[in-house]
Amino acid sequence: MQHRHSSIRIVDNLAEITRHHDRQVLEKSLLKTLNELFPAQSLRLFRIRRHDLMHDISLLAFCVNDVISSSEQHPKLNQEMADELTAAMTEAIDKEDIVSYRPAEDNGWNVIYPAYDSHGEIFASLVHHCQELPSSIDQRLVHGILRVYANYLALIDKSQRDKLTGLYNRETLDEQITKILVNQSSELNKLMASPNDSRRRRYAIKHWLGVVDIDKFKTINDTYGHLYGDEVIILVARLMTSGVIRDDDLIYRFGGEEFVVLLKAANETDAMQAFERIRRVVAEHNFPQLGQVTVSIGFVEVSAQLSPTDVIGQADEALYSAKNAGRNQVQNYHTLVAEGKISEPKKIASSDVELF
Ligand SMILES: Nc1nc2c(ncn2[C@@H]2O[C@H](COP(=O)(O)OP(=O)(O)OP(=O)(O)O)[C@@H](O)[C@H]2O)c(=O)[nH]1
Repeated sequence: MQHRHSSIRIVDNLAEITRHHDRQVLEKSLLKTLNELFPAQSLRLFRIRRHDLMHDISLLAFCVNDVISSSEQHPKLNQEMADELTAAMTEAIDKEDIVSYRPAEDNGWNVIYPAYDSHGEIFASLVHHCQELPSSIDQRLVHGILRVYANYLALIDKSQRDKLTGLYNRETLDEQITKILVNQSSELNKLMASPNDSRRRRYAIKHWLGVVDIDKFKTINDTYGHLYGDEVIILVARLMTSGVIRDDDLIYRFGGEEFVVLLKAANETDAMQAFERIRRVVAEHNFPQLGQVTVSIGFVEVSAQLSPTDVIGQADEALYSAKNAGRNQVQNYHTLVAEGKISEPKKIASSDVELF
């Protein structure tokens, strides 16, 4: 009977994990489930990216004393603990197996579970800190739940990606912009309430949206055929993701030969430089048969006062201007407005809004 109860609890928890489609919610739900099944002093989920022979490790979410949080609020580990953890994590990744050790700071245990994606690539690692070493059956259970999480994440990822380029698809873009806008509104409120300077700096990072469009693409299609056109789209996508933007910046395939880039930058100059890098990496590439292919880019700051459609619309206006000015260039919507080249959007007075 006892056995059946715990099985039901596990199935219920798995159903709860797979109820969410949002990565961050999913991460927190995974920790909540594991914490409920195996009460721990702490659970930490790390993202792992392989760069050549090195592993880039960053915290995604953690759970301490039943409280689950995202990475920003995480207290920093001291250097000795961080080194110890990194060494053990590397061992688990290399062995492709669970690794446990006694951390120097107390007499408990750290158990490390590596997680692999559908291509067998390491993508995450769970660190379970507990007083007593879990039995091998419990370790297998945690590992099994982590695999369900990895498989489910792979499914979500597939549904969010464009088949031709592997970039995020248009459907996920609106969600992402809405998320940024919602976060911005709440951050703005916190900022207003806080006279603290370091806090102000933390919220100072801005988001920028750029629409990137391949120039004269119709000619490429007409001259070399649609299939070759597709190859060019794939190559441009690859160039844009090949280290010209930061890891946490996002690229979407927006339409045929159009892409959207969402990136973080402190100010207009930094954003302009990032979009310029994208423009340059494409213009400097030697495309088979064609030689040079160029892109035009229009960008705008993602501001809490706008809707996702307005943000994309403004970047699109700047793109239109870049095309008209001769292509192979980057234009900033706000600069164009300031220079009078684009008229500022009309503010709708509340008396103009008809309510049915
Ligand atoms: N190969 C390929 N072509 C596509 C795809 N989607 C759209 N297209 C083609 O892309 C071309 C886009 O051309 P236009 O938007 O007219 O503009 P352009 O020739 O790129 O010129 P500018 O944007 O003004 O520099 C059209 O001929 C579409 O048929 C796709 O997925 N694959």
